[in-house]
Amino acid sequence: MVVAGALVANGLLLLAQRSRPPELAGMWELPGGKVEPGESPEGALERELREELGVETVVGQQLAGDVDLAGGLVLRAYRVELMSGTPAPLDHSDLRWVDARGLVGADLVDADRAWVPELSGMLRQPEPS
Ligand SMILES: Nc1nc2c([nH]c(=O)n2[C@H]2C[C@H](O)[C@@H](COP(=O)(O)OP(=O)(O)OP(=O)(O)O)O2)c(=O)[nH]1
Repeated sequence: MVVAGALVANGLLLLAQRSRPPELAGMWELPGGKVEPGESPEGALERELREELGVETVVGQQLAGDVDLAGGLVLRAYRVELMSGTPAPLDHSDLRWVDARGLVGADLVDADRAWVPELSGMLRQPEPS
């Protein structure tokens, strides 16, 4: 299983830009990674976010719908609360905080697209013009 975190603060969602593999490099994802043997999904996500972003988090509710990845892996996303630290791109090319419009316009990895409607609803909406 692969676990990914939706970190929302002040109506903005943290997206991380993949640096590898070549076919995914440059695309944006929810930070996370593979669950190791003996770990719970929540424990794995807290470890991954500590390693990749340098932050302490508490994992909350699952987003709706697990996603099947190539190779038989399953991708699951959770809401995540930031407890301490400021996210830094320790394992990614870049980080970006997006509102609903930024999320819809982001070059997301395909597997994460199903969560866009649910995530958009948690985010700041663009000002009417
Ligand atoms: N972390 C993460 N991986 C995703 C997402 N969407 C998606 O298809 N993936 C895929 C890309 C990778 O094939 C796999 C996770 O790999 P990873 O590289 O993030 O995990 P990791 O740090 O534990 O793995 P590794 O590179 O050390 O082997 O899941 C997502 O939103 N977040």
